[in-house]
Parts: sequence; C-alpha cells; structure tokens
Amino acid sequence: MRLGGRLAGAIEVLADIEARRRPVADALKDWGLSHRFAGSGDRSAIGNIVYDALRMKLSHAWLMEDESPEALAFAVLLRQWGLTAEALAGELEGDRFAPALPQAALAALSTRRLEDAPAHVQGDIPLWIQPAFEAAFGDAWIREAQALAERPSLDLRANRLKAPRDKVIAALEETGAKPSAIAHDGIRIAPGEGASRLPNVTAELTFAKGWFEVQDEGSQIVSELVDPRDGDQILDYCAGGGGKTLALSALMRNKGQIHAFDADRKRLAPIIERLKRAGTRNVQVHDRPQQLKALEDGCDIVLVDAPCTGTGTWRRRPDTKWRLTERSLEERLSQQQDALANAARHVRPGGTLVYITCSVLPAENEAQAQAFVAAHPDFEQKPALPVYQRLFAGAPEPWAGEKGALTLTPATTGTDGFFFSVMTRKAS
Ligand SMILES: C[S@@+](CC[C@H](N)C(=O)[O-])C[C@H]1O[C@@H](n2cnc3c(N)ncnc32)[C@H](O)[C@@H]1O
Repeated sequence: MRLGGRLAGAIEVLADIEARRRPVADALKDWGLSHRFAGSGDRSAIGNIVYDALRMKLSHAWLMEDESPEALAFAVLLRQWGLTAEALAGELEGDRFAPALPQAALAALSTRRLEDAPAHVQGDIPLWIQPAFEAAFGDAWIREAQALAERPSLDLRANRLKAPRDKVIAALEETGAKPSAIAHDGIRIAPGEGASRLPNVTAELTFAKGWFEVQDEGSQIVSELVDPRDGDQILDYCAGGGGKTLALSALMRNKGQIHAFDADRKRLAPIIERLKRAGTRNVQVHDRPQQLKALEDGCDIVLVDAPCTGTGTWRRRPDTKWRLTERSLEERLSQQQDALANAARHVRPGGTLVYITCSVLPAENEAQAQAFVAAHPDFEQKPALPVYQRLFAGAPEPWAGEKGALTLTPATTGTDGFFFSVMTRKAS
C-alpha cells in the first residue's frame, strides 16, 4: 500500500470511531478484518495516523478549519509527520487510492496560528476539563496538556527475579532498548516517528521466560515509591491484572507477603499466568472480600491503585480523552472513596495506606487524599518527595503538592501521568 491507501484507510477508521463512538482498538481491528490484503506495515501505519490524529484532534481541526476525518488525517502528516504540502501532493500523485487533497483545509492551515486558538485547543483537551488542568498545573497547564498529546515510548520493566536490566537490554538489542531515566529496572524503546512500528516485544522468547513485563515507567516509579521492605505484609487492594503487584514482588525479592485483591474477578484473572511467568512466590491472590478478613488491622502497607478516569494515560489511549464525561468522573470519584474506605480497614496501627491513580485531575487526587484523612483522623498524609529524592537522586522531579503528594507527568518525568500519596495510620 502506498501512502494514499494508508491515508484512505485511516480516514475510514476515524469516521467509524466518530460515527459509532467506539474504542479505537476495536475500530482498527474491524478495519483489519475487512481489509485482509493490507500487510502488517500498512496496518501499523494506519494505526499511527489514527492515534496521532486523536491525540491532537482539537488543534488539527482548528488549524484546518475542518473537523472531518479527512482534515484530521492530512493534518497528522503535515503537523506531526513533518511532510510539506508539496511533498505530500507529490507522494499522492497518481495514487488511485489516495483521497482528494482537502484544498480549503490546507489553505486554512497555511494561514492560521495555534497561538490564536482558544487555550483548551492549544492544549488539545476538552473545554470542560480546562479548569482542572489549571488547578493542577497553574501557568504550566498548556505545556502539560500538550505533552499528554505526544506519542509515548514503549516501556518495559526488567524482572529482577529472572534477569537484570542489562541482560534484558542485551537480549532486546535489535529494538533499540535503552535503560530508562528514572526507574531502576526500567527499559525504554523510543516511540519512533511517522509510520515506524514499535517492536512486538511480547512475542520474544525472553518475555515468555518472564524476563520482563510491559509497564509504563510511571507505574514502575510509583511501585518503587511504595518503598516496601523485604518482610512486609502488603495488600494490593485494587490489583487488577497485577502490574504493581508484580513490580512489588520483584522489589521485595520474593520475600514477605503480598495479597492481591480486586473487586472484579475478570480483571484479576490474568494475574495468575503473569505471576507464574514472572517466578513470583510471595503473592496470594484473593477474589472475595471475605478472604481478607484475617488481614484487618494487619497489613504494613495497603495499596489502593484506584479506578480512575485515566487522564494520565491519554498519550496511549487518546480516544478516551474525547469520551470522558463529567458523569464518568463523578462515578470514579465515588468508586475511589469506597475503595479507600474499605482498603483502609486492613492497615495496621503505624502502617501505611498508599493511594495511587493514573489521573492528573485534582478531584481524583489531592482532594480524595485530603477528604480521606479528614474523615479518618487516625490517618495523616506524609510527604512523598523525600522518598522520591532518596530513591531517584538527581532524576527529573515530579510535581509535589502542599501535602507532599506527587504527580508524575509526561512533561516532568517523561512518563504517563500518575498521582502518588502516602497516609500513615497513627500507632495506637
Ligand atoms: C487502575 S486499575 C488497577 C491496575 C493494577 N493495579 C495494575 O497496576 O495493573 C483499578 C482496579 O480497581 C478495581 N476496583 C474498583 N473498585 C474497587 C473496590 N471497591 N475494591 C477493590 N477493587 C476495586 C477495578 O476492578 C480495577 O481492576
């Protein structure tokens, strides 16, 4: 397929996402099924155009004065892939599958300037969420929002139970894998440009052997910030598929005990296979709240990696940025309060409650932590920055709030957005 056919494919997928408000991964999969002649390079190029378009949908539409899928797809090539209008016209000439050049939109793009656009358009975020970004990041909010519209790297975590980071990097040499900047076991594969494809690392034999996991560096950093000691008893109360459970198990070198629980059994199920592959021996998995009874008032650390809007992961899931509603935010807020209140019962006196989200919205972050300590006077917030500075001396620093909670972002730590806060239970 030449560029024209790929562009046409991306336009079809973008139209499908718009018309049926469906997740991007589903729309791309369906397109692939109904276009079996397209090779894997074509599919990934089309995927890149679609994801890039969704990341910067508002600013593309504003600059092109056109929000059609055609305008968005062309804007990707011109604004994100570095093609000039002339080079693009040359590439498409004589390609019978190429869509027509949107002449009016191209003319608009050549005269309009992003600095003249409304602020939320410059930041490529929904207007209703702008006040939350301003509250979170002050004058830096547009830069923070723009960084959430960039392509993310592919991050891996070397599993120190099986292989040290150097050994994993050597095994993945062809992928261009490098040590990541902050997390101690982190490995980074740069995002690549244009139509370039990220390697399918989960097809590697070394992955099957458990040498590494795919995990954003931000998720690795917050796992390290939990700062477990070898013999600790930890409850991972929202364990999901086990990303943080696995990281903690490796940090604890298979010592102590981690109890992994999730209210949703389906989400928890993949953890069994992952634990086996990773060689963990210090994790017990629970899928019924009754199974946690014996842990009440008994855990050194309880982790609440709470359900959230996922605004910190917009680079990877840009379609969710446009689907997020005030109502779904409200739902998440109430789930977070429930999870925190239920989880807290398992913290021993003198123990620690850790609250994490992959969101950057203050309502889900600082406000929840503060509301929790206000309602639970036996808990108090503890600054997390000193731990960060001890663990990652000299590394780029995240945002640190008044009460000492941390917010990692693509613009500060080069990771997904994550919120991390620690509350200690007073010793009785
Ligand atoms: C952000 S995800 C967890 C991701 C996981 N910790 C990881 O690192 O891969 C949040 C999880 O919280 C679970 N959850 C939501 N409400 C809960 C509750 N009240 N109690 C326990 N788990 C809950 C959801 O099922 C979901 O799997």
